[in-house]
This record gives sequence, C-alpha cells and structure tokens, in this order.
Amino acid sequence: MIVTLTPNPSVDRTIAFDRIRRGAVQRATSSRIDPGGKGINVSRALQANRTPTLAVLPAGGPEGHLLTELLESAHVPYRAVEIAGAARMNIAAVEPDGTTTKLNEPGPQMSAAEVSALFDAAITAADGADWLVACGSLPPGVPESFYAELVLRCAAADLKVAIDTSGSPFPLAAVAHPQLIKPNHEELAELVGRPLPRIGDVVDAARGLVADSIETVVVSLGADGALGVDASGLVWAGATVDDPLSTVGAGDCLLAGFLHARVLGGDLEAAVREGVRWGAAAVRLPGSQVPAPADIAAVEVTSTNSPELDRVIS
Ligand SMILES: Nc1ncnc2c1ncn2[C@@H]1O[C@H](COP(=O)(O)OP(=O)(O)O)[C@@H](O)[C@H]1O
Ligand SMILES: O=P(O)(O)OC[C@H]1O[C@](O)(COP(=O)(O)O)[C@@H](O)[C@@H]1O
Repeated sequence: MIVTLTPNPSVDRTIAFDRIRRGAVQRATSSRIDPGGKGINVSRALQANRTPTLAVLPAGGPEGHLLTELLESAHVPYRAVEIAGAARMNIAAVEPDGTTTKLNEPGPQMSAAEVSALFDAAITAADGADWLVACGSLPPGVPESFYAELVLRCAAADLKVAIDTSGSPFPLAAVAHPQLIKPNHEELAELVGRPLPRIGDVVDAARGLVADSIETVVVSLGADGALGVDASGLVWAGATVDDPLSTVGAGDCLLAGFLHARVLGGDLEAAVREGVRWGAAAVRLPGSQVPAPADIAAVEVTSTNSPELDRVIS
C-alpha cells in the first residue's frame, strides 16, 4: 500500500488555446477538470494501474467538495480532513505544441489545529504501509518544517517516506533524511545551490545527497528523461515523445511508476525505467490525465548505467 499526503490539493482546470496572448481575451478550444495536487496525482496513477493506494488530503468549501467528488468518480480511495478554508483551483493553459502555462493559487489558510489533524491523519493512515509519499507546496498556515517533522516521525515509526516538494520546505525535509526525494532539474539545482547544466552535474549533485544519507534520489529531467541514484549505483532512462499534449503531473506519474516497481521488488534500474514509462505516457495525455496500463505499455524506454556525462540538459 502506498499512502500519499497532499497538504495543498487542487481542482486542476486545464484549458486549451490555439495561442496565448497576454492582455487579450482568450477563447478556449476545450477544457477539463481533474482532481489535482502532487500526492493526489501519485494516488490517481497508482489506482489506474491497480496498485493499492490511499490519498490523505485536507478538504473544505465547495471546491473541497468538488475535489472529493472527483476522487470518488476516479475510484481513488481517500481520507479527507475537514478544514474551514476552500480548496484551491489551479489553471493550466495549454497550447497546441504542448507549451503549458500554470497558474497555481496559494491554497486555503489552515489553522494550527487543522495542520495537526492532517499530520496525524497521514501518520495513522500510513501505519503498516510500504511508503508514505508527501508531495507539493504547503498552504498558508502550514509551517515550512512540516515535511521535515513528518520525515522524523516516519523514522520513529519505521515507515519509509518519499518527499517531492520545492522552495523552503524542501531543504528542511532533505536534511531530515527521507528514504527518497524526487526533485525535477530546477528543484535539484535550487536544493544544492548551483546550476546543473549537464547530466554529469546532476549525477554529482544526486551522489552528494545519497552520501548525505538520502537512500534514493530520483531526478526528473523533462524531455531528457530521469536519473536515479542510490548506494548501488546510477541509472539514466528516457523515452521519446513526438506529440506531447500536457506535461502537468508527469513528474507525479514518474514517482508513482518508480514506487510501483519498487513495491513489486524491482531494483533501481527497473524502477527508473518504469517511472520514465509512466511519465512519458502521461505527457501524451491531455490535462493531468493519468496513464492506464495500455498507455504505459505503448512507451519504449532506453536506459544506461553510464550516461553521457557531458550531455547538456535541454
Ligand atoms: N517532453 C517529454 N518527452 C518525453 N518524456 C517526458 C517529457 N516531459 C516529461 N517527460 C517524462 O516525464 C517525467 C517527468 O517530467 P518532468 O517535467 O521532469 O517532471 P515535473 O513535472 O516534476 O517537473 C520525465 O522524467 C520524463 O520521463
Ligand atoms: O503544490 P504545487 O507545487 O502548487 O503544485 C500543484 C500542482 O502540481 C500538479 O500536481 C502537477 O504537477 P506539475 O506542476 O509538477 O506538473 C497539479 O496537479 C497541481 O495543480
């Protein structure tokens, strides 16, 4: 069982336009809504691929109600902690070549009692689980040490925890030593405090974090695939997508695929390959739609233990 925690979930509205012009009236060609937020996307992808999962989230207001309705329609098991503030709605504006502009709201103000109820709900739900996966931004009122405290509590409970976040909560969580982190290229550069233009720079940064006691570092590199590093070595994997439709949630699908393979006993190489398969399948789908087994099976992945270290990341 993989339990996810999304402190700042969203109703994701994806709107397609022929072209975005700042400051002008835009007429959309289509739109869709999906339940969103990084942990929720991980759970949606796992559920679509028959891996047991449970999504823990705060939910309040009419948007929170819509969010839980959308989770029910997608048959995603969830545990919602009632809060007073309304869940956010995030907008992704997508152009025909796949260019995606994301407009993310800050999320509802949470009280100290609501934060503590959410923390406890996640720990209780994850009792006996294979992984607790905590992802995304933190809404106002949640202390930036939230993920770090969660990692420490999981260590005390002998529970494996994966963290995928950005900004100030990320370095705090990383020094608490989660078993896994999944930054993208930009988030990793911010975490280590230097630009990482080449694959070799990413490898060095990830190795440094593994040496600092994070068991596994998985770095998603967009069209350049993904890199996994642990004490056993390193794996790079990639897949070509000629017709990307939407990259929203691709990193979440990559993480879901990686953990799915790990729970089934796969080694680092099998897990990175599976993650890339799920991530690449996701970018072929509209909005933050998650790939089904047939979408994933259609992706061809290449991988190596000795990637070209001088290759510049696009
Ligand atoms: N244009 C693309 N072509 C092929 N694969 C892609 C593309 N964009 C994303 N992916 C796949 O999805 C994964 C996650 O994408 P990425 O954009 O790096 O994550 P995030 O959403 O966290 O920023 C990548 O590691 C890769 O496997
Ligand atoms: O919590 P954050 O960082 O604001 O991100 C939330 C957004 O990220 C998503 O999980 C998608 O992930 P990406 O933006 O990494 O593609 C959306 O479902 C959601 O709207």
